[in-house]
Amino acid sequence: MGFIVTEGMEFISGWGGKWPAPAKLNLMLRITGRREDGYHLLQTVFQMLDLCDWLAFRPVADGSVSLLSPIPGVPEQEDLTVRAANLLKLHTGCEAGVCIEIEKKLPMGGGLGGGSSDAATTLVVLNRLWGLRLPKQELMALGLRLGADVPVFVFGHAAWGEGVGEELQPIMLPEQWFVIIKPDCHVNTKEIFCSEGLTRDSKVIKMSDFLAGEESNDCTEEVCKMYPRVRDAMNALSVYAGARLTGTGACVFAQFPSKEEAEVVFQALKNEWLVFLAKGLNESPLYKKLEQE
Ligand SMILES: C[C@@](CO)(OP(=O)(O)O)[C@H](O)COP(=O)(O)OP(=O)(O)OC[C@H]1O[C@@H](n2ccc(N)nc2=O)[C@H](O)[C@@H]1O
Ligand SMILES: Nc1ncnc2c1ncn2[C@@H]1O[C@H](COP(=O)(O)OP(=O)(O)O)[C@@H](O)[C@H]1O
Repeated sequence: MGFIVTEGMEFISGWGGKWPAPAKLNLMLRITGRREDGYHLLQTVFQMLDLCDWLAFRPVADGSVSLLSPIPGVPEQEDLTVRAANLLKLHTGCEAGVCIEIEKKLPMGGGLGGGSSDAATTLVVLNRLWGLRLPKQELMALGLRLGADVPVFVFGHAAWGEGVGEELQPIMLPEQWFVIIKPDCHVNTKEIFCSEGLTRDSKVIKMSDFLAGEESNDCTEEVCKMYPRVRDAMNALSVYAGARLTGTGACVFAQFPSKEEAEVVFQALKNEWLVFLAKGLNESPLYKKLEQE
């Protein structure tokens, strides 16, 4: 069941070839309060991974936005890539159209931010393809309307995040290797944020506290209580290294200084769990590719 990151396969010949939509991990997640609209105030650290969905964009003449093959279980018009493209059209009055192909590699509902990253890649690439020239800050604000995790992928760099995750400062982190287990359950983000027992009053800390080792995730206890398979995955990974939850789960991860050390753990777990081996990145591969265009 293991999954080693490989390059995406060639598929449709869209504009610029295929574009990466990287996963993220929350290396820490503190809930420090709640806004009047119910959204939670967070302190978090995002790092991208070299594990990506791949998207292709083919211009179409009739002004429509469509998917070549919708993701099973996600209606076409609700897909975050379609919503991102339509939002960009509405915001700018752009009359161009696009057909989008998604090569889905990231597990859904795992806290790796795949849907949000797909949306961000769509905003960034269509901004270029359609010649819209919106500044990054404006794209991030548009992205926030699609989900709290979208801005960091538009930002495109490892980040210290506050607010609901949209107040971002770049951070340089060691680019370590991660073993990530995706337990066979789908954690509902909203359900976790609504749960009574959730810690919502963590002390506000500084970036230096995180760098000194403060790496907790305030959702861990509630998620493990509500989803026993997440607890099982934490226990399985804890045999080898410190296991942490990303976002509201369901994925749990452990970090290793070298690929070799991570590989040993990956091999030990891969028969029993859906497990990924990935490298942490400070710079999003999306912007690396954009620079090459
Ligand atoms: C917790 C985080 C941390 O990175 O990640 P995930 O575990 O989802 O990846 C994110 O903030 C999730 O972002 P995202 O997955 O985009 O969530 P959204 O669609 O914006 O929100 C889903 C629901 O969660 C609640 N929500 C979300 C974010 C937040 N800061 N406070 C909240 O209370 C709201 O009830 C909202 O309706
Ligand atoms: N392009 C997309 N990829 C993944 N999920 C999508 C997409 N568009 C809409 N969704 C919806 O968003 C939900 C959350 O997806 P995802 O970002 O993968 O999880 P998470 O936020 O936990 O990392 C999915 O269960 C799905 O219903």
